[in-house]
Amino acid sequence: MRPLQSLKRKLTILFYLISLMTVGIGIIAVSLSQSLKLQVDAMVANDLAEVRLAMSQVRLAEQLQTTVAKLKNVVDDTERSDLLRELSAQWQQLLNGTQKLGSFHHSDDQTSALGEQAIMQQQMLSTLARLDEFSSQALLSRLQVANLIQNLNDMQAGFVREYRDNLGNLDERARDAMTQGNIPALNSLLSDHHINSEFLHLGERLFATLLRTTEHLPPVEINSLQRQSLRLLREMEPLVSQLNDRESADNWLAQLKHQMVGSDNLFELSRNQQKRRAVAGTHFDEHANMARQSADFFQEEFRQRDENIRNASLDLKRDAMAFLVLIVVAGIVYCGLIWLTNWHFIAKGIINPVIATRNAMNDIVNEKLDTVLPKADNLELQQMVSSLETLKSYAAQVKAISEIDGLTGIHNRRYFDLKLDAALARHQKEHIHLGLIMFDLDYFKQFNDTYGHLAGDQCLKDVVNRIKQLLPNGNETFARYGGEEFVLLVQGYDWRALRQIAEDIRESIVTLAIPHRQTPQGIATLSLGIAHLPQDQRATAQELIATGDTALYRAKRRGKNCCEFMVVSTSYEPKPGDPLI
Ligand SMILES: Nc1nc2c(ncn2[C@@H]2O[C@H](COP(=O)(O)OP(=O)(O)OP(=O)(O)O)[C@@H](O)[C@H]2O)c(=O)[nH]1
Repeated sequence: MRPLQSLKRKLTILFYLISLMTVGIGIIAVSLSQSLKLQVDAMVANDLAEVRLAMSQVRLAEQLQTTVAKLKNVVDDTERSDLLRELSAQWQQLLNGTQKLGSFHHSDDQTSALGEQAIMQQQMLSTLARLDEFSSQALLSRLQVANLIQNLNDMQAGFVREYRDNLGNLDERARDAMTQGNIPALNSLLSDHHINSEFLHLGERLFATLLRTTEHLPPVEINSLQRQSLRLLREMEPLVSQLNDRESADNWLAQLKHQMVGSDNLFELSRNQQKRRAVAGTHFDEHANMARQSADFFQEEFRQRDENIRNASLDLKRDAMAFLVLIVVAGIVYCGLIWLTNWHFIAKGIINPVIATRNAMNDIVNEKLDTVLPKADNLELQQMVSSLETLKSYAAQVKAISEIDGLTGIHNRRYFDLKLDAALARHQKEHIHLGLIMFDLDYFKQFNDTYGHLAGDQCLKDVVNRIKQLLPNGNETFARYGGEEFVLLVQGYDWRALRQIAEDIRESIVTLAIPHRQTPQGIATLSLGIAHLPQDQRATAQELIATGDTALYRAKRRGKNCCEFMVVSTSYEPKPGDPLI
């Protein structure tokens, strides 16, 4: 059997258990909320900062593309220098942003991709000096060509004006010759007009061919234009000798030839411009491509980080839900423990056993000594129950002592009175016969006087022992009523059986033959009074005892050593066969 444990110890353990549980739940709740807070902080501090940075990198890369595009078409050297500085600052800013983005915690793949971006941006920064040089040369060539073209435009305007004026003069003079009818002069003027017109036409075609170099044609076409120009120039040369103003025409052709075949002729410059433009353009394209690639890269970075934030917020939601579930489960376990404390330890372990113990104590106080004492599963209450057991045993002993006659060992009058009340109650309820036989020894004073009190005591004991042997079934109450007077209470016997019992008792004492010199018979005898309470009759205890007493008195008066029968209550109507009162 398991040894009993102290309730105090159990409650102390439970208290510590609940306290531990409370502290445990508290620690879990605090650490979970702290972890949630850290996740939120990390999201705000890292992820959101990364998203913002990736977004600003995208914008920066787009601005770089715009700057490169502007640089490609710049026509002013100051503006070119400003744009180059701006380009350098933008690449540097993009590089700084890339390095900062790399400082955040990433996967190996992301870190290596950001490293490649940084290397590429550093390369772009290192090529800026060459870009400066090439763009400067391209711009210089462009300006040179532009100057030549400007001169050419001015020349073209002067040429056209001069020869149109010439043609106008010739027209006027031809009209005068025609008016005067000077046919030879008219013919000469018409011939001059034709030559001038031809010269003007070829000159205009030549200027137009030269000016086509502004169209940024490839070198092959520039060569072709150069050949066409030279052809037109050669076609114009023979006409010079036929023109009136040969000096001016030679001058125009010399100027034009200088543009076409000199050291810095228009075609050479155009070809140079194209080459430098192409070289610078390659570098610009490289920067533009890299800027576009950076924009795409950081756009992807932005998308990934945005997705990370969305995943992190989903994780947060899941964690928050898990936190809630944990708190609810902990709350249920906590309530369960509190319920267990109340029910198992307080209600079942303390209150119920205390109530059962109190009921048992009440039973003992009310002399119900057959009450079953409660069982307790803790040390303190078990000790209480054990003490109560001892008390119950003492109470039983006291009760026995208080109900037993010390001399004869049979019940005393106190006990008899209790039993008489119970028997009357049963009689009323179940309508059974109730009989009371009162008897005492005849001439007992003389017996004491003759044989002494000790012999008198022994005589009483012998008489009691003899009568006990006669009792029909043990359900009777046999008591010493007082002095040498006894009483026997029997239930369920009619008047005949009652009389028979009384007669048997009387005879048994005669048979016992206790010597008594002072009686007529020479032996101790009994006188008996029988009181019968029929089934349908009602009476009090006093009436029943008084009737028994009267019957005994009558037996004494009749001469002793006899039985007298009486029915309780004077209003009783005897039935045929009933004994005479
Ligand atoms: N030895 C002894 N005598 C007792 C005891 N109790 C009562 N007596 C005696 O019993 C006697 C009763 O005397 P009485 O009442 O005159 O009765 P009696 O002498 O028997 O007379 P009758 O009943 O009329 O025959 C008294 O002398 C008591 O002292 C007892 O416990 N022991």
